[in-house]
Amino acid sequence: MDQRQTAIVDNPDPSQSLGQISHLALDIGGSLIKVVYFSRNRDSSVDHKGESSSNDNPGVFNGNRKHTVLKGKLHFAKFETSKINDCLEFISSKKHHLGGFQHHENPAKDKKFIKATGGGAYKFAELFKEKLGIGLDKEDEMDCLVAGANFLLKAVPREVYTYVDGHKEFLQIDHNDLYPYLLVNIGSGVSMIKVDGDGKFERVSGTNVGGGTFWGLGRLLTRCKSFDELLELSHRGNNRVIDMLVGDIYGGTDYSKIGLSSTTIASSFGKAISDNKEIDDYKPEDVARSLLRMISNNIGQISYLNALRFGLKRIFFGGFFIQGHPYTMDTISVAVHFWSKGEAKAMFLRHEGFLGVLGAFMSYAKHSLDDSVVNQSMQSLVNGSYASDTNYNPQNGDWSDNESIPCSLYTA
Ligand SMILES: Nc1ncnc2c1ncn2[C@@H]1O[C@H](COP(=O)(O)OP(=O)(O)OP(=O)(O)O)[C@@H](O)[C@H]1O
Ligand SMILES: CC(C)(CO)[C@@H](O)C(=O)NCCC(=O)O
Repeated sequence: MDQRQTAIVDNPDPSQSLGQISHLALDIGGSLIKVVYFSRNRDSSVDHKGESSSNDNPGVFNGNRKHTVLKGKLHFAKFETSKINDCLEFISSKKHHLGGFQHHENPAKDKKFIKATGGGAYKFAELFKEKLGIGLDKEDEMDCLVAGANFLLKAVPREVYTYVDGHKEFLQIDHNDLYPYLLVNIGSGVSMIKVDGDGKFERVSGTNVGGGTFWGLGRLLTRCKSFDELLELSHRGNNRVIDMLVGDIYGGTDYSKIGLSSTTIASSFGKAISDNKEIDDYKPEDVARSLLRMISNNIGQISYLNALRFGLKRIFFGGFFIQGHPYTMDTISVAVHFWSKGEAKAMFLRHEGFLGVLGAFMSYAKHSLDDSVVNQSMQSLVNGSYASDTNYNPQNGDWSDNESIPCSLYTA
C-alpha cells in the first residue's frame, strides 16, 4: 500500500478523507502559509508501552514512563498568504477533528490552540480567533527554523543533496559532525543563521533581496500570473539577452587576470542600458531568467561571505524560493563554489520550505499538556518507515509531489 497520501498540495481538498487529526501547526510567512498536520491511521491500534526500549522504536522511551503510541502520517500543505481564507477554510474543515489543545500557560478549557510561527502568527492571531475560535500559540520563527532544520538533517534519510552539473547527489550527514553550519532560509526575505547545536544559534545576517523580490519584480516585469509560471518562463529564457557579460565589455575575451571569463555576468540587466528597448521588446522568459540568476547569485554570494566570516564550510539552503528548481540551485551552487574557490559547499533540503512549520510542530513536545515526544518518535519512525515506502526511488532520491511522512506520536 502506498503510505504517502496527499501532502504538498496548493489547494488541498477539504473533503479529503483522513483519519483523526490530532496535531496541526502553522508557519504564516510573508508569501506562503505552511501547514503540517498529523492524521492517525484509521486502522491504527493504540499501543501502550513502557519499556526503556523496544524493537519497534529503539531509543524512544525513557525510564518506565508509559506512553501511548499514535501511528499515522504527517501531511504537508501550503497556501498563499494573500489567500488566507482558503487556509482558514481548510483548517475549519478539520477543526472538529482537532483534539482541543490547551495553551501551556493558559489552559482555558473551552479554547483550542494551535502552534504557529512566522510573522503571520502575530498579524493574523485575531482573525483565527474571530473566524475559527482558535488561538495561535506563538513560537519564535528562528527557533522553529533551526529546530526544523536540525530534525530534517538528523532524522530524515536522503534529505540533503548537492546540485552539481545538473545532478542531485544525496549526502549522508554524520550526526557527530553536523555543527557548525550556516542555514540560509530563502523565503520572502532571507535569513542567515549560524547553527552550533540544538537550540544554539545566532542569526548572523539577512537580505531583503529574496524570494519575494523575485516573485514581485518578476510579476511586474513579465505580467505572469503565478510563481510557477514565472519559474517556467525562466526555465526557457536566455539571460544573455539582457545581462551584460564580461565579454560584452571586453570585446569577447576573458578578463583572465582577475579570474573572470567572458561569459561571467558583469552587470545583471546591464544590456538594457544601451539596447534602446522597452520592457515589452524583451521576451518575458529572458527577463525571468536574468532576474532569477541575479537574485540567486546575490544570495549565493552573501551566503558565502557569511560562511567565510565564521569559517563555516557547509551551507544548507531552505525556503520555498528554491522549489527544487534546477536553475536556481545551479546558480546558488556555482556562486558558492566560485566565490569560495571550491572550499564551501551549497546543500539543499528536500523539505526546503517546511523547516519553520516542522519546528513549530515539534514544539508540541516542549509545551503541550499531553507531553508528546514528537521529536524522537518522528526520528525513529521516519527512519524505519522510509525503507518500505514504495514510491521512493532510491536511485535518484526523488519523491513524487504528493508526499506524507509516516510517523508516530508518543504521548504520555
Ligand atoms: N506558489 C507560490 N506562490 C508564491 N510564492 C512562491 C510559491 N512557491 C514558491 N514561492 C516562492 O517562495 C517564497 C516564499 O518562501 P517561504 O514560504 O519559505 O517564505 P515566507 O515564510 O513566505 O517568507 P518570510 O519567511 O520572509 O516571511 C516566495 O516569495 C516565492 O519566491
Ligand atoms: C523578516 C523575516 C525574518 C520574516 O520571515 C524575513 O523576511 C527576513 O529575514 N528578511 C530579511 C530582512 C533583513 O535581514 O534584511
